[in-house]
Amino acid sequence: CGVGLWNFPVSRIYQTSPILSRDPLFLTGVTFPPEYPVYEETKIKLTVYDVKDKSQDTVRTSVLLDHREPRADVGRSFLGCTTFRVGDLMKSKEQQLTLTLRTSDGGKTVGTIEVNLVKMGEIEDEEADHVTTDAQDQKCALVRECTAPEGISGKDNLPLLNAVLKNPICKLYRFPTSDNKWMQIREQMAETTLSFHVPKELINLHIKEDMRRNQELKELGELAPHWDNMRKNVIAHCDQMLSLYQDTLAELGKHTGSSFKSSCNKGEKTLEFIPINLHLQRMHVHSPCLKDAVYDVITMGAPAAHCQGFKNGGLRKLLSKFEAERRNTGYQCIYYSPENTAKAKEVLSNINHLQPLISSHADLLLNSASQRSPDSLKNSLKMLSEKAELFVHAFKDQLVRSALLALYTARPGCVLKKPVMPRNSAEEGCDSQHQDHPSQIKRQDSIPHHSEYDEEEWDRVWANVGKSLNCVIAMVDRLLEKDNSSNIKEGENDPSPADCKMSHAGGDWYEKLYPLVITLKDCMGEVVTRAKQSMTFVLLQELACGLPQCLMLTLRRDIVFSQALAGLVCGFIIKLHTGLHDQGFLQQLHTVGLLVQYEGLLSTYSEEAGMLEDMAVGISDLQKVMFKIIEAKSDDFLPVITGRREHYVIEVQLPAKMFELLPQEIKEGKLLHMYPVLFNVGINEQQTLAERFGDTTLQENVNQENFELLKEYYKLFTEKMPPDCLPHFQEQNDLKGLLENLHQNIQAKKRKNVEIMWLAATICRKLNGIRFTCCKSAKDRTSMSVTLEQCSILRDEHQLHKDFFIRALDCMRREGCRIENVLKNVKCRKYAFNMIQLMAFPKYYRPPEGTYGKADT
Ligand SMILES: O=P(O)(O)O[C@H]1[C@H](O)[C@@H](O)[C@H](O)[C@H](O)[C@@H]1OP(=O)(O)O
Repeated sequence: CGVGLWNFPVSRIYQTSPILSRDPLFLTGVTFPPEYPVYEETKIKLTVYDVKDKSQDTVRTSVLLDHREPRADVGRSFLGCTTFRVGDLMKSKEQQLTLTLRTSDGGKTVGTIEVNLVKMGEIEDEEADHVTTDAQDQKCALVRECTAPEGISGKDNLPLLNAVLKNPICKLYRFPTSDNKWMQIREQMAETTLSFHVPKELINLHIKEDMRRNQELKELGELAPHWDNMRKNVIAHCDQMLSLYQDTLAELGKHTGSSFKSSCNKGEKTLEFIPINLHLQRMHVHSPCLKDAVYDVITMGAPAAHCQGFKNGGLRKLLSKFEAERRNTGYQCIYYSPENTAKAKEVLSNINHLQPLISSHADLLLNSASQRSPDSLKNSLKMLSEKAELFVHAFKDQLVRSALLALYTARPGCVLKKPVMPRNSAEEGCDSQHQDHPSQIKRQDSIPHHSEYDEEEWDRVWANVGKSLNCVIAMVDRLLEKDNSSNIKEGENDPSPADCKMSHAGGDWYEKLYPLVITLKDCMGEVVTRAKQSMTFVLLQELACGLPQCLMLTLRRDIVFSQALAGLVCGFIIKLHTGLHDQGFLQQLHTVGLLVQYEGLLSTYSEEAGMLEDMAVGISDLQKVMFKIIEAKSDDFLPVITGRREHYVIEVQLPAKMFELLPQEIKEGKLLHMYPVLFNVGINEQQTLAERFGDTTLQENVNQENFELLKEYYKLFTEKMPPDCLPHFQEQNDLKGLLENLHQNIQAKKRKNVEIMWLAATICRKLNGIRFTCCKSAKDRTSMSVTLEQCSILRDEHQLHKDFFIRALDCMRREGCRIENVLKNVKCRKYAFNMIQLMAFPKYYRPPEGTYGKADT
C-alpha cells in the first residue's frame, strides 16, 4: 500500500515505513517549489490510494472503489480523501493537523491522516523537491532529496573535487538517537570523470609503450631464419593489438555525456576499459553531542574483463596456466621466468629514461666549459656522475649477460654486423697526453663469431662507460686545478695582457672536454645498443612462446587494471581531500602509505568465480602504483599518469592553496605507496550452490593471502607511525583484537560469513584507509552492503536509537541514493532480486518489500 497525493504538484511519493499490520502507518512528504503559489487560503486535498507496486505505478485494481474522482484516479485503488487550508495548518498547535479520511462521497470515515508542517530551513537552507516524514511518536526518519545539493566537497566547494565528481545526488535523513535527540544524515552519491579520464590516459601509455617495443623488435638486427620468422609473426600480432588499443582510444575520445558506465554496458566492447558503475558513496553525520563525521565508500563493479568472458576462468587461473604452458614450449623459444621478463622491461625502461638524461647533462657540462664557469662546471659534473652511475648499475645483471649470449646464437651464422663504435675508447686510459690529443685507438671488436664468443666482452664495453666518465672527472679536476693556480698567480703579480691571453688560449676548457664527453656518449651508445637488443630478445621470447594468448592475457590484464586504477585514483583523491587538514593522516601518507580495502560480494560459482579471479589480480596489480602530488599550474586538475605497465606513477594535481598544506616530503615529490587488500564473501544463491556443490577455495585463498598483506601493513604502520599520530591511535589494542578476530573468521570456513566484511571494513576505517565495495555491477548487492554499513556505523558510532536501526536501513534502501543508483543503471527503481535469491541472502542484506523484483538488467 502507499499514499497518493494529488491536486498539487508532487514530484515523488515516498513510503518510508511499511508496517505489516491491520493498522498500518505510512509516511510521505511533499515539497512546494519556491515559485509555487501557496497562500494561507490555499486548499490542499489529500487522496489516499492503495498502491500495489509503486515503482511500476501499478495498483491492485481488484479493490477499486466506486468513486467520482477525476481521470487521474482511474486505475488506482482509491481509499479516501480529505482537504485542509494551509492557514489552518500554519496556525495549528505544533503545526500539525489530524484529519479524517472519508470516502469520495464524503460519507464513510476510512481512517485518519496527520499532516505536519516542516519548514525547509529547519533542516537545511536549500531547495528541495520533497520531504518524507515518519511521524510515529515524533520519531521521524526524515528524508529530503536535494535537486541542487551542496557540492559534495562541502562548503569549501573545492575546485578539484568539482572537476572530478559529477552528477551528485543527495538525500537527507533525520533519525532519533538513543537519548531521544536527532541526528542528521546527508547521504551523497556522485559519479566521477575519472571513470573515463584514467582509462584514456592509461591506454595512451600502453600505445606508446607497445609502439616502442614493436620498434625495438624491428631494430633487433639480423636474425637466423627461425628467429626472424618468429619475430615477423610477433610483430604482426603486436601491430594488430596496437590498432585495437588505438581504436579503443579513438572510440573513447568520441564519448561525451555521462561520466559513468552503467551495468547494462558491461559487455560493450568499446567501453571495456571503463569501470562499471563507479561512484563515491558518502555519509555525513551530524549529531548533537558528537563531532561531525564523514564516511566514504567507493562503489564499483568488480574490475573484470566481461567482453572476454569467463568460460576459462579469470586472470588468476589463466595467468598461472599460461605460465605453466610457456615453460613447456622451450623447444621453440627460450624460457625466461616472469621475473626475468619483468627485469628485461625494467632495464629497457631505465635505458630509455637514463640515456637522454645523461646526454643532456653531458651537454650542460660542455656548456659550462664553454662559459668557463667553475661552479657550474662542478654542478654539471655532479649531475652527470650521478646519472652515469645509475646507468652503469642498471645493467649490472646476469640476465643481460645471458641474453647477449642467447641473442648471439640467434644471429645468422652467429656473425653480427659491426656495431657503431666509439670514436675514442676509454680503454685507452686517462693519461693526459691522450686526452689532449684524442687519437684513433684500438677498439672493442664487434661481438665475435660463435666459437669465439667472448663472455667478458660485455663487461669491458659496460666498464668503458665508467672509465670514460672517470676521464671526464679527471679532466674537470685538472682544469679546475689549473684555473685555481693561475688565479693565485694572477693575484700575486699583476699579469701582463700577454700572460692572460696565453692562459686562456692554453686552457680552452670546452676543447679539452669535448672529445672526452663524446667518448662517454659513444661508450654509452655501445652499451645501450647491446643491452637494448638483448632485452628485446628476452621480450621476443615471452611474446613468441604464447602467441596469441600472451597478448590476449596482456589485454585482459590491462582492461582489469584500468578499471581498478580508475577506482583507486578516485578513492585517493577523495581521501586526500578529506584528510588534507589532518597532520596524522598526511604523515601516514608519506611514511607508510595508504591501505586500500576492497570488499567483494562475488560468488565463487560459475561466471562470478572468473570475475573474482580477474578482480584479485587487478587489485594486486595496484600494489605497483604510486602516487605523487604536484602543484597544479592551470585549472585542469585532472591527474596525469606516467610510467609503463607494472610501474605507474599517478600525479595528482592540487591547487596552490591546498598544496601549501602538505608536508615538505610530499611537496618534494615523495612517491606515496598503496597497500590494496581484498576480502570477498559471496552472499547470494550462487554462493549457496558453491558451498553445497561447488568449491569455495578461491575465496578462502584470496582472503587468507590478503589477510597476510593486511597484517604486513599493520606492522609497517605500527613501526613507522608515532604513537600519538592518529586520532584512533588509542584504539591500537582494538585493532589488534579486530585483526585477530578477522583471522579467526577467515579460518573458520563458516558459510556466508559476512562478519569478515564488517571486520575488514572496520579495520580499514580505523587505519585511515580507502574503502571500496564491489559486486558484479555495484548496483544491487553493493547497495545492500553500503546501506548496511552506513546504518551499522550510525548504530555503533553515533548512537542511532536501536529501535530505528531496521527502519533507517529500510528507509535508506527505499529512498536513499542507492535506489537512485539502480534507477541510473537500469531505468527502474527496483533491486534486481527475486524471492529465491533473497532467501539465500544473509538477513540484513535483504531490501524492504516493494523495492525489489524482476527487472530487466
Ligand atoms: O549489482 P549486482 O548485485 O551485481 O546485480 C545483480 C543482482 O545481484 C542479481 O540478483 C541479478 O540477478 C543480476 O545478475 C544483477 O546483475 P546485473 O549485472 O545483471 O545487474
